[in-house]
Amino acid sequence: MTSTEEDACADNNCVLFGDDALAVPNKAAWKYTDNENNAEDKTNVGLDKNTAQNQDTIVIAHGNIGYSSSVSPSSDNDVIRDRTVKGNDQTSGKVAKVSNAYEFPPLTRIDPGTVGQRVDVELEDGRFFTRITRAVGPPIFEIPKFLSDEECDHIIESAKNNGLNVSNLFGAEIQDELNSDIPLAEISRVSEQTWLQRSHLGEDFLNRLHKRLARLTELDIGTIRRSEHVQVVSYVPGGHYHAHLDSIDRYDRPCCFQERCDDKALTPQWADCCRLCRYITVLYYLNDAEEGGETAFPLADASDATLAEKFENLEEQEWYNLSYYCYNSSLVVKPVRGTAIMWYNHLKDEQTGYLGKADQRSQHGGCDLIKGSKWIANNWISSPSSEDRFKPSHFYTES
Ligand SMILES: O=C(O)CCC(=O)C(=O)O
Ligand SMILES: [Fe+2]
Repeated sequence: MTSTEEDACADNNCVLFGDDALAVPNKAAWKYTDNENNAEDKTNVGLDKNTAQNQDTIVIAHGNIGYSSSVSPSSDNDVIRDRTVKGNDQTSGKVAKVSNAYEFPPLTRIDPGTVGQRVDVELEDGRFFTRITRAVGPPIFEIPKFLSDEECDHIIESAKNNGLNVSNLFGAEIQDELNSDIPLAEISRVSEQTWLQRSHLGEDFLNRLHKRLARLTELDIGTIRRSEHVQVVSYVPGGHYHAHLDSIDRYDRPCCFQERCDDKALTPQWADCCRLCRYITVLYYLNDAEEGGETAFPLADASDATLAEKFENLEEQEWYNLSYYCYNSSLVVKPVRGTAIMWYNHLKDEQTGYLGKADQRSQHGGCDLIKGSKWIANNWISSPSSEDRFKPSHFYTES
């Protein structure tokens, strides 16, 4: 082995394999799990140099030198996602998964300029859309005609076909509250919702939407694809969603949206133990609400002093109760079919370039619908913190 190869291994980009140094990009990100989902301490996992080109046979080197085993996929279905391969570990005989996760690139953030600023952006080749700044802290943009009438109808129809359920809030039994004599205005969320995956919306539809979103957010297409599925929400008169954050800092949770929690006992309320890490919300209005149903941002562009005041004696102020205080909000957006609004739920961590703290000024919600119906869809763009940037996304599973 040459000293160059030794140097290459020293910077963590290769695996010593006998006398050979195998080039392994992002070696730290390789992970080996057996069929019982135990992560094993086989840190030297890499591509077989003979098959490195097509990346479908994985070599597991047990220690720096010595023996190896390989995991080869038995069918195309065993190449799962994010360069994960499932197959038989020829040494242990176990079914194993070996993955070198996708690496999320650092975040971009669009400069909002000043309130009212209009910028024409080419979101499809030759097709320009207007991006209007509605707030700067956090940046909140409105994009009229982001979806065509046909696209809005397609999303509504897909949601109806899939069936909607009473929207829940983690930790709150909304259905019990709806069955009780608590006034509707005191219930934080009154709506129905469903999740639409690739199979519901269709491959072509989603690919086109993802490309438009990548251009709108100026994030790479991989980040968009690895984000959450589309959530459709429907309100009838009296329906609303009091002000909330779409994503919160929960540093007791060990990871961002990307991995599932294996220990359900520790997380009785949640299917996942990761926090949500929704960097951006893109909300689409799928129809015109006849009356009411605005989206309100009570703290948009609030000064530091106002922000501090708003959280003093919260129970007395109740600004978050949009059934009562919708029109006290600093920004109120009227639902217009096809319009998208987009905002940042988190700051960007300037040191790492990845997800920073949740931004309280992104508090928002849906005001009471007075007349007609209101259909919206949420497209949450998930992004990891710097430590989580190599982890595969558990939303990127469906082919
Ligand atoms: O209905 C709206 O306008 C807001 C909905 C919302 O904030 C949500 O679904 O998270
Ligand atoms: Fe929300």
